[in-house]
Amino acid sequence: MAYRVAVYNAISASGLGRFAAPHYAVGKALADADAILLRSHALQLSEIPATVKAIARAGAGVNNIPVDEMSKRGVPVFNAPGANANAVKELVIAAVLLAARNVVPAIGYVQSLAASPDFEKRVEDGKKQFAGVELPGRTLGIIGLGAIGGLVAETAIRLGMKVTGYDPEITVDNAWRLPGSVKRAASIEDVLKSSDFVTIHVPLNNHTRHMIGRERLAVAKKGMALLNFSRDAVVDEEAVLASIADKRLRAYICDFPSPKLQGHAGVVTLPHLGASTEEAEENCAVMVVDQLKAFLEEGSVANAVNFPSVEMARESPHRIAIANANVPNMVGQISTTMAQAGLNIHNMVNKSKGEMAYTLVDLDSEAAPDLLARIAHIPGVLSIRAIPPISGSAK
Ligand SMILES: NC(=O)c1ccc[n+]([C@@H]2O[C@H](COP(=O)([O-])OP(=O)(O)OC[C@H]3O[C@@H](n4cnc5c(N)ncnc54)[C@H](O)[C@@H]3O)[C@@H](O)[C@H]2O)c1
Ligand SMILES: O=C(O)CC[C@@H](O)C(=O)O
Repeated sequence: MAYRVAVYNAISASGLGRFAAPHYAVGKALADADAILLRSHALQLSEIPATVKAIARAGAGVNNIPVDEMSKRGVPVFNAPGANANAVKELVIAAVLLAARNVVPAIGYVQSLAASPDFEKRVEDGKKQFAGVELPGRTLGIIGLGAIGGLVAETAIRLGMKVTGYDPEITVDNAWRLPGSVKRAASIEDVLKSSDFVTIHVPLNNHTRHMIGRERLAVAKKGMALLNFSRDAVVDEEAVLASIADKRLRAYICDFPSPKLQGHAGVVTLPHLGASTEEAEENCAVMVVDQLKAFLEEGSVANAVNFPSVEMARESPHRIAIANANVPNMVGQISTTMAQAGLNIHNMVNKSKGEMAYTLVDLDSEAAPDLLARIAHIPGVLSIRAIPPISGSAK
C-alpha cells in the first residue's frame, strides 16, 4: 500500500516528482489521505479526515490551517521557513520603488489619455503631479525581522536607505544576520513616527491581527507609504482608507485585494504574488515534500510549527512514533507499557516544544496492534503509529 497525499493548490512539479511510485499516490484532494499538501487553500473550512497524519504548507504562513486542532490530534503542521523569502523581498523592494515614484497612478494617468493632437503636451503637463522621491537617506521601517524582513533590511541598506526595525521576538540567528546599521525601534509607534515607508513582515495570529489600526496610524509620519505583504488582516483596512483620506498615509501597497480596497486612490493591490516565482515555488515544494517524506517514512520532524524537531538514525525495522502532551511521566508510562508487553527498547528519543512532546522508539521486535491501542489510551497520548521501513514491508 502507498502513502496517500492529497494536494490542494498548484504545487511545483519539482516537489511533487519526489513522491515516487509505488510508495506514494498523489492527487488533487485525494480521499483518505495520509498527508495534505497545500498553499493558500483555506483548510479551516474543510473537514480533515482522521487518516491524516501530517499537513504541509508549501510556504511560510500557516494561518489557513487549523494548527491548534491538529495539535490536539497529534498531527504535525510543516512549513517552508525562508524558502520564498527572496521572492517576497524582491516584490517589496519593487513596491517601495512604486510608492517612491508614484508609478501606478502615473501609468493610470497615461492610459487615461485619449490619442489626440495635444497628446504629448498633456503628458508633459500632467507629469508634475507624479514627481517622487529617491531612496538614499529615506527611512524604511520594518515590522517583523524574520526571513523576509531581514532580507528587505539588507537590500534597503544597499540602496542607501536608513532602516529601523521592530521585532520583540526576533530569533538569535535572525538578529546575527541583520546588518549592524539597522536601528532598533522600541515600539511599532516608534517605527511609524520615524519612517517614510513601513513594511510589515509578521505572521497573522491573535497578537498581530489589526496591529496597524486607527490609533497607530494617527502617529504615522505625514506622507508615509505603508506596505503589507504579510497578510490582509494585520492591517485594519478601514483605518488605512481613513488615513489616506486624511492625507496622513500617502499610499497603501499590499498583496491582498479586497472589495473594500477596490477603486481607492492611493491604494495598490497585487493578487497575492509575493511568493509566485519559479524559484520560490520550487524551493517551497521541495522543502516541504522532503519534510513530509521524512515524517511518513521515518517519523522524523523538521520545520513543524507545532512539533519539536526530532531525528533518529533507524537501527530497527520496528519503529513507533508517539505524540503526547508535554506533561510529567509520559515517557515512563509509555516505556512501562512496552516492557509489560515484553518489548525491549533498542533506541529512543523524546523532545518537546511548548505543550507538545514527541517520542521515537526503535524496538527489538514488532509491537502487536493491541499494544499500540493500549498506549493510545494512556491519557495525554495524542497519536501513535508504527513505521515500517518503506523499502521492506512498506505500508
Ligand atoms: N505575500 C506572500 O506571498 C507571502 C509570502 C511569504 C510569507 N508571507 C507572510 O509573511 C509572513 C512572514 O514571513 P517570514 O518568512 O518572514 O516569517 P518569519 O517567521 O521568518 O518571520 C516573522 C517575524 O515576525 C516576528 N514577529 C512575530 N510577531 C511579531 C509582532 N507582534 N511584532 C513584530 N514582529 C513580530 C517574528 O519574531 C519573526 O521574526 C508569513 O507569516 C506570511 O504570513 C507572505
Ligand atoms: O503560496 C503562495 O503563493 C503564497 C505563500 C505565502 O503567502 C506564504 O505564506 O508563504
